[in-house]
Amino acid sequence: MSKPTFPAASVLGYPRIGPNRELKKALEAHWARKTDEATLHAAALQLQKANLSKLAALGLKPDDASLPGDFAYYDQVLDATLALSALPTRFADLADANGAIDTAASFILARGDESRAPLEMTKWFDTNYHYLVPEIGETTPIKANATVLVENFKAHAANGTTIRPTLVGPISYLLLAKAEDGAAAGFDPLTRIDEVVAAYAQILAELAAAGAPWVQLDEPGLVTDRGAELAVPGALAETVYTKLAAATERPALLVTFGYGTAGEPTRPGATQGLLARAGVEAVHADLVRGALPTAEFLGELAGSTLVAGIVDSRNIWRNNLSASLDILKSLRTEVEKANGALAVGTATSLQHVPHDVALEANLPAHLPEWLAFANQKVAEVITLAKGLSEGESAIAAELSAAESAIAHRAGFAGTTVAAVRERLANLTTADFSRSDAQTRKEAQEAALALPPLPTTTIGSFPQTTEVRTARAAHKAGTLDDAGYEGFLKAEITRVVELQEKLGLDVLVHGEAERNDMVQYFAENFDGFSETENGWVQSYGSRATRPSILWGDVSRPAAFTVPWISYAASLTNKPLKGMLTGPVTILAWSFIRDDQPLSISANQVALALRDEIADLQAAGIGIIQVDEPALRELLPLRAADQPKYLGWSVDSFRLATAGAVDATQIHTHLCYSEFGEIIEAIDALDADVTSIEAARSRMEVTADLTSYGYSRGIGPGVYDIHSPRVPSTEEVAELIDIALGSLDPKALWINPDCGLKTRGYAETEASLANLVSAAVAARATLGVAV
Ligand code: MET
Ligand SMILES: [Zn+2]
Repeated sequence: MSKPTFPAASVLGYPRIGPNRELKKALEAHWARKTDEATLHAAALQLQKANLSKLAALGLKPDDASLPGDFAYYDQVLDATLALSALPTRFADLADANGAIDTAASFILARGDESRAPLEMTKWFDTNYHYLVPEIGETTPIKANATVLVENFKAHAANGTTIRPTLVGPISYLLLAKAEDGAAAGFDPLTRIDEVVAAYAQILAELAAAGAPWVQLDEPGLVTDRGAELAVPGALAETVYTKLAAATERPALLVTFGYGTAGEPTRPGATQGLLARAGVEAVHADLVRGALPTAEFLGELAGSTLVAGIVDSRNIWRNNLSASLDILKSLRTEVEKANGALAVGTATSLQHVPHDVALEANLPAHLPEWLAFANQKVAEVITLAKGLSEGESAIAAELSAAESAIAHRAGFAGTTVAAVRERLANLTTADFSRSDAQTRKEAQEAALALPPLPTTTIGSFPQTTEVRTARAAHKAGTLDDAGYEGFLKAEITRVVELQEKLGLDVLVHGEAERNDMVQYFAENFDGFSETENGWVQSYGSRATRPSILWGDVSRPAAFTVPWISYAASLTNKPLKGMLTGPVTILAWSFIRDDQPLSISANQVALALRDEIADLQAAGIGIIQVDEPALRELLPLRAADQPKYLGWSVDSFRLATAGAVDATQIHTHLCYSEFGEIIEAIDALDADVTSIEAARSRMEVTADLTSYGYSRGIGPGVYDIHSPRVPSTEEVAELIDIALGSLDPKALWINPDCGLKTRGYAETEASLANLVSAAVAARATLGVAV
């Protein structure tokens, strides 16, 4: 029997947040108890219908499973947890008599309640999307619950739309899980695979019974090193999909592999061939981040469809259609030799890009035609599929429009700026190094005269409604420059006075002028632009608006100096200037696809180096360069990591190495497990590193010390993610733990991260306790320091 052919054009998924952040608004109104659950469900259904009709209007067929059914209220991994009824023990009481979890209960898993912490949230592969980590132990229930998926399929079918239900695949689900607290040491969630596969088989059967012709299972876990071990012949991927394919009552299966090359990197296409032979009807390959499947493996397609993920879904650039078409045509030749078919798709779900360029009225004139957001990308997929089936002449207009936009972009004045290029070309190794740490330390001690265990904060102070209102009014033009400056100065004065009152040793200006630690820099650098509606879901109801890096970067004028030096003028204590580092600026922006990221990083570094020189000239003796995203961009494969760490560390050093010995350079890291990048943290060569540590109870301090890190370190002594005020005793305890592995002369006392999401009441109380714990610890150390 021949296999059904997958639709010629499709996308792996679509943004869920809504063009006007409808999902955010519906969720937050419901959580604030302003709407009931029926209203929330109705809003979600309406948003899905609007998205699906948009996709159909763009040209995806509504009746052949071309349309992705990937809606999630909060997160696609949470939805898989719900479909498996896989409730960790601490949430067990939320299950109904069948073990199932309803919407209200699912929000408790996502957000916690008075008595329990939510599921942990962590980065989805190397993206800025965060998923809720499944917690699987030996006895966590695993029981199919297809109701939500089936009801959703039926609701759209009743509307004449055949969606393709989409679920995280069984192997990736368990790879993304962590062992539930209380599981035996070393317990591996993957040991539960047989039960998970049985549940998936049942879900597939129920979807088939409801009439779903295709279901999509996402297996991005197989693009990692661990996944590669599972994707060799005879290993888990083959067993699992042989089992799933063997079921008689099931829809046809599309298995996708976004975010890289599935399986062994040197054998691109091998995993797809393996699954096709196991009986899977359609297999996907990411042709943007992943390698092109080779003819050898395409020959093993066994009559399946290869869905070519040729349209980039992680970035916002217009596709080079003629180059893509050439690739697709050669792939098709190989695929057809194996009796397979070729379909066109995206590299991953489009959830990582904003909805529509047409919603941007205020981009600089040159930019819109270079860009493709989700809707433009859908059109590109459809165009490529049409070109493939009907020939180039059928898409002649689209090919020439893409070609002229790409030529315009390449030749545009700001794309390549001679002065920036020249500055980069003339760099020497000396530009990346400061003098030795000991010399710097002596110069800084003389200049700063700090007490032992100096106390400080990470930079931002609470962003109150007044701050946000004033910034918005200034942007809208209803508050003039003078009025805004007066407002900010008053805010800075308040923050400095508060820090004096609390007795902190190194003060900050509070960052009230910054809407966002990256966007503020993008706004002040040439080469970046900002969108108005370019929202991308970060987690749950939260969305960010990444800036677009499109040209060579430079800094026209000093921009942080006026605020920071104003703050410094108000105090006799040292005032620490705050900047965002090159890697973080790039990680949280849409980046250029026409040059290596390392080059952009050095351009941003030079712009920051100019700002640091100006801060220093204005008398600022301590400058912090934040790199919270250093770990985030770490490549998924170990083999690719050293190169990344090399250029990312270099860019930090280039930004900071212009500082004189007496200027103390700090960095700040958060959001991650640092174990894998300790060596890189040391290589940043910052004089002081503040690092998130409270939740792991100072684990990183011991790791850094045993690595040989010997400069200043400020492990966070309290978690700023909740309004809870830590007691002096708690802070003292963490200081004690840190002192257990550290030279007391190296230890700084600070919170885990910035305070901008906190309120003033808890901030004041927490910082007061931080200071008293530090003062007490200092007394205990006595003259020993
Ligand atoms: C996510 S890291 C934040 C660092 C920044 N300086 C702040 O205090 O907000
Ligand atoms: Zn932070």
